[in-house]
Amino acid sequence: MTFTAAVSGASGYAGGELLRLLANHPDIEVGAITAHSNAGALLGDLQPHLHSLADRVLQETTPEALAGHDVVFLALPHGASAEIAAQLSSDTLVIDAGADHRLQDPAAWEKFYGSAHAGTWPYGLPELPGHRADLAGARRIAVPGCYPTSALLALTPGFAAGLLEPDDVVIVSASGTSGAGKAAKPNLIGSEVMGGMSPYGVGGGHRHTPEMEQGLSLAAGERVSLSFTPTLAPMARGILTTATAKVRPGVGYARLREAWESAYAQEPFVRVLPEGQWPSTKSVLGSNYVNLQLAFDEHAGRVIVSSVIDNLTKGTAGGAVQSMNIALGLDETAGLTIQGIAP
Ligand SMILES: NC(=O)C1=CN([C@@H]2O[C@H](COP(=O)(O)OP(=O)(O)OC[C@H]3O[C@@H](n4cnc5c(N)ncnc54)[C@H](OP(=O)(O)O)[C@@H]3O)[C@@H](O)[C@H]2O)C=CC1
Ligand SMILES: CC(=O)N[C@@H](CCC(=O)OP(=O)(O)O)C(=O)O
Repeated sequence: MTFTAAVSGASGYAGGELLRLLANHPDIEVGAITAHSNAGALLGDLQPHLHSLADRVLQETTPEALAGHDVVFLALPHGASAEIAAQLSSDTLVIDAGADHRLQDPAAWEKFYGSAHAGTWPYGLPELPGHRADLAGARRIAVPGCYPTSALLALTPGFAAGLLEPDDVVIVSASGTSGAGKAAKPNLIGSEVMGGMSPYGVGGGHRHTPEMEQGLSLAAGERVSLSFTPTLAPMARGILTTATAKVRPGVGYARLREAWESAYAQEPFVRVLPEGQWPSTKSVLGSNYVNLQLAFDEHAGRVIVSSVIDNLTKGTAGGAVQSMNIALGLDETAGLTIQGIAP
């Protein structure tokens, strides 16, 4: 059986990556593709890498244009997707790449996004404990933010196994510029980004902090608080996250390693690298894979985990397609086994 899928935000980075994956998906036929200021344009003029869809015309993003498909992907700015989603049939599988339906706590939503909370949907990170069951048969899915994908996959095994202290967690990430979207911004022009790196959202100000705390608290069964600092790196795509947490008394390297290896032993897209190898963003670019490595800093009593993802693939579109596969009862890896493109 073939399912039809509409993609909104198809002129943007997340929408373009969704189309790249869906065009190669054995069970999906790409239906309507929509945009906003670029409505009426040819996809080939905006996303020249999408050869098989180059002749398609972008429609205006309306509920009518998106209706009549089995699956609708929303790859829109925060706040835009909730309004559209509310007008789509409850029988349609709606997958939101934006943040509108990720947070459970309305107060956290209002604090970090400044608008009314639109409600919470099943969270599209199947590797987290219990999440795969929530996604099976779901008709609404919230795709995680790209930084939370990398951070939650880095630390969840330790919290789920009760090995880590909940109040001393530090996460630092470096992201490629595509994480900021395709719209022109002065801080993203080449001369600003190339040749240097700079943090932003420092001091708890980044909106992904509550999303990470939510996921780790669910895994730990108690409130986890953390400090998160993102950094803009001079590359187009990819995220390197380094996450550290204090380990509980008596926990050593062997126990930590066993927790991470057993958590991911059956996961098709998460690889705990052999000891001694540290992950590089290059090795996952264009793929849905997550590579990670851990160490125990005995001096500081901390576990250190480095994870890498492609922000547009596992961090957005790949995670969305993986969640779609589960919701529709397809092979979870369908359309996603493409390898990375390094170097
Ligand atoms: N980039 C990334 O790595 C990640 C992105 N996401 C999320 O995915 C979503 C899309 O991000 P991204 O692709 O990077 O952003 P882009 O800026 O690259 O694309 C935004 C898309 O939304 C459309 N759009 C803009 N304003 C409106 C509006 N008012 N109503 C309807 N459509 C509109 C644009 O159309 P047009 O060009 O025609 O104006 C474009 O197609 C965001 O919610 C983002 O947070 C999530 C994880 C990672
Ligand atoms: C480099 C960069 O700017 N990254 C984006 C995060 C992208 C992402 O995952 O975001 P959403 O929560 O918006 O879906 C940022 O820090 O705002």
